[in-house]
Amino acid sequence: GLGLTNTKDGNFGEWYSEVVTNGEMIEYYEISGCYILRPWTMAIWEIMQNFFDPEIKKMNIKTCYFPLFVSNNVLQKEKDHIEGFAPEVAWVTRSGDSDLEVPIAIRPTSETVMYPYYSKWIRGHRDLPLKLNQWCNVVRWEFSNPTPFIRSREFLWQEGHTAFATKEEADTEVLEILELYRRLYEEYLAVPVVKGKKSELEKFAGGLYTTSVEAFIPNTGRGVQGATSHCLGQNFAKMFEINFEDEKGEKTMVWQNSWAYSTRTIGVMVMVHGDDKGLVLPPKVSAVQVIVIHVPYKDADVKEIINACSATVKTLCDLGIRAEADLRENYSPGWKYSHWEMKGVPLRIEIGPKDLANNQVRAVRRDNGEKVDIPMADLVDKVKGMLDNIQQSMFDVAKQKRDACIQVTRTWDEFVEALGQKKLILAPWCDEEEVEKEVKAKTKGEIGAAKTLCSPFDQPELPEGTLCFASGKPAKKWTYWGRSY
Ligand SMILES: O=C1CCCN[C@@H]1CCCn1cnc2ccccc2c1=O
Repeated sequence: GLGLTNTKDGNFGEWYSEVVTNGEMIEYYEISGCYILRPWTMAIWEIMQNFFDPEIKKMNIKTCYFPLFVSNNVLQKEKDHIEGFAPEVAWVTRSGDSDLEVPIAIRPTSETVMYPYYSKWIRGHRDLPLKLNQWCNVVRWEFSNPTPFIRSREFLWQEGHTAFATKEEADTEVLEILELYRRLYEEYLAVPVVKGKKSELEKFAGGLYTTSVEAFIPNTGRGVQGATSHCLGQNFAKMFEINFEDEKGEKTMVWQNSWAYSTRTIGVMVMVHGDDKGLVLPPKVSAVQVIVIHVPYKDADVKEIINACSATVKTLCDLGIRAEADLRENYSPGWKYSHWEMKGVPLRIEIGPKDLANNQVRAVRRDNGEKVDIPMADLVDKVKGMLDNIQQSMFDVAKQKRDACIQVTRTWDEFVEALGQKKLILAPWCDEEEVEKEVKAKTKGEIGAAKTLCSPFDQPELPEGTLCFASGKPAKKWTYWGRSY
């Protein structure tokens, strides 16, 4: 039948898999960890891209495209950080029935692909800043349980790679990009995120520091890294000899950033907003914002009703609202209601003989099921208002739910208890890596260990004498902890 066989609270993993499939976002593919992204997904991806790309273009970041393939020696160049990732690198070893002389890697990320050419292109300070971004796929042959959008062996992302003459310029851009990521989540996906800095242990090992937007899934009590913006310092400049002659003729290494968001964003949105009837899409990112359905009645003039539906769609489309009509004869209104609810369309408009007679339509909100009768004359204003209200309300509800999961803990016992209650933990920490490793070791279990998610830029008051929840040493910063994806 049309309905889901799993509930969100009953079996989250199965529920999620059903929702992305029945919502026609994903089709499972014959190769494990790979998924088919159907139009319902790509429409969301494109809407996000149509926000993000113009924003980075305003920052004079240009689009490029580098090859998918990475030579072995250049990949090994950044040995210190690559070793941790080596098992995830996919290799091409043959073409046709003959082996390749030297295996070629498929890009898991493009630092090593791009930076030899950054070295070639950057000579003088007039070549700076060099700011490029590419929209592409990357491959990471992970073995931990694959999850559509959240953890897949191939995914789509944008990766920005920028080089500056000074650290100040790099530091500034890191935060400008992070703000765009916050806007993507909070203004488009209606998902609340925390901006913060990763710990030394959790940061990108090849960089200087990592900032991120962190989301949280109340149902599983897991944090999820939403997007990252790294300052690489001069580490890669040193490795790849990317330097320039400054005004004084001194040879200086560039300061670099790299930053990305991926199709993981879409999975986070599904997990946060979905319910037991399927997807619930924020209007801003839904391919169809309003679906108009005719309700035929035994001897009523169905043609007149259908005409009213088509006219309603046209009126809404003419004002920039993404509206469609489902006038299929061979499906009942009830079937259509379930179908479009499963796909998460934010607003349904029903038009039957009674509505026609009263010169009104019946609007039904997907997020909270509220039904409203709207006079035809007020249609556009009311619908625009409802869509804006749905967008804001979805964010507010998600934020309220996320905030309800936040638990401040000051002792180890409180921490362990909160972890068991699937909380997003905010705790004072001494900022010592050994302590972080110990927390990981002590909380290790079937469902994963607790880790630091980020230290929020927006730090609560840390009174003198506050002690670290884990070590009892003087606390240095408030940090979010939790299990994660
Ligand atoms: O996050 C970003 C933002 C975009 C550009 N890359 C950085 C850092 C990527 C870190 N990373 C992540 N998985 C990997 C997997 C295999 C090899 C290398 C890597 C690797 O370097």
